[in-house]
Amino acid sequence: MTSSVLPALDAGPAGEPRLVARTRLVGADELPAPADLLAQLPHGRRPEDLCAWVRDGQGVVGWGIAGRITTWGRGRFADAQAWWRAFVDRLDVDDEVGVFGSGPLAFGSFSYSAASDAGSCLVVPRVVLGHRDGRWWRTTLSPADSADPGDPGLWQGHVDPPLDPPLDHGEVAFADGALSGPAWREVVAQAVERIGAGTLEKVVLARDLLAIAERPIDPRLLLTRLASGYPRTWVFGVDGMVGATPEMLVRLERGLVTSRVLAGTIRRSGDDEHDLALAGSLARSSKDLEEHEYAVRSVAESLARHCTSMSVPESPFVLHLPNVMHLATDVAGRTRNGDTSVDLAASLHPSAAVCGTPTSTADRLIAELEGMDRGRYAGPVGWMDASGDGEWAIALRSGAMAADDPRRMRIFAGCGIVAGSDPDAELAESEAKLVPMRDALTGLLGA
Ligand SMILES: C=C(O[C@@H]1C=C(C(=O)O)C=C[C@H]1O)C(=O)O
Repeated sequence: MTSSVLPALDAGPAGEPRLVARTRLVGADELPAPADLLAQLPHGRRPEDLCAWVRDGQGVVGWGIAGRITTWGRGRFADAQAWWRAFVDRLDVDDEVGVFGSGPLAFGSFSYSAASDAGSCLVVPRVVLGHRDGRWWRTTLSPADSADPGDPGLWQGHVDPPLDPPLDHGEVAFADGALSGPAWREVVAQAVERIGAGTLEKVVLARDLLAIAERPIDPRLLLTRLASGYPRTWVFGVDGMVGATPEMLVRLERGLVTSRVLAGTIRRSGDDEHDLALAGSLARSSKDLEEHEYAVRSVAESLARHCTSMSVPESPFVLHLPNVMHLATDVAGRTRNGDTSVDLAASLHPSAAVCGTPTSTADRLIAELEGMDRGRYAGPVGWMDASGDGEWAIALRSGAMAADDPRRMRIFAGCGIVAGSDPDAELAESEAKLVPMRDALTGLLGA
């Protein structure tokens, strides 16, 4: 089942008015380069009007809606992609920059489960501002018969410092989501039993918390805080789904595909020397290495079907984040055919990093034990260009803004459970994984 919301630029079926996507370098002449990508997101927009994808200060941000589709069910990836292809067919692309991320873009966020009530969506912003390797560019979408829209209402891209800093939402209270911490711990214990009984090898169980703020939450504030506290993660905002994920499901650029697989986690102590010792014990932990191996295998097997050559490192490295450390493996390959980044994401999802092994058994156990709809948490989130190249991460360390109440948000965290898992340790790990969103909401992560 699919439905498309009538887009602001009157993008109807094929044959409707054509649009021009103009990409120009910023930083010359009348448009001096801004200092901070996220600070350019305009004030006063609804969360669904803002798109962001930033890592280490680089990436793309967008606002305004030139087109948008919501999809559901098993066909959610294919339907979204078919819609984007038809949209691109109506575009005259005038891209003077020609880098990864220039030209017209669609940002997207897909539900974890085909059975989810939460729609998956693609959003095509009217304005995109990009920054990579010292270059800044701007892409605007406008009706073909109009002049280049230097429209000040749409473009505030050279204001530094920004005129409209993000709004503060005041105090935040947290409440249990589907399960309380202790109830979730029991569910983990049940999963360990099932694994012990030989039903499956690994399952990833997640939990949620409800955050309630005094005033409406401005996604720009969360994005800015996450980017300052977690610069090595991909900080994203798509249609009210906001987070800072360390896990790249798939990146496709001119046939080169890469994926960063994470699984196996240890909390940081706050003491650098002790953390180094912890990193060493993580790299030697047979429980974590086993959990990691399942995740790498699931990604490598899926990618192998799409690639002519692949490189899968034999052992993982330890990725250090401010709150936790993970076992990490970067897989790379060359694609065989015309697969787009969304085709690859659809094929890789759900990897054993967020589901388990075997996939179908783990998926059923998740539905039975978690007691919640994950929505778009743990689903692919990212962007793609007109050719289908793009980046899709897994929406972890994230939260979903409530569509009907801008003061509310559901935040999520999950843990891979294997035979050797200890429910108390998993509960503590889930708390550590909630830290980025909690701190972004409470302001502990200063902007
Ligand atoms: C499911 C999450 O994280 C995943 C689970 C991990 C683990 O169990 O060690 C590590 C990284 C992610 O693949 C999450 O952060 O919510």
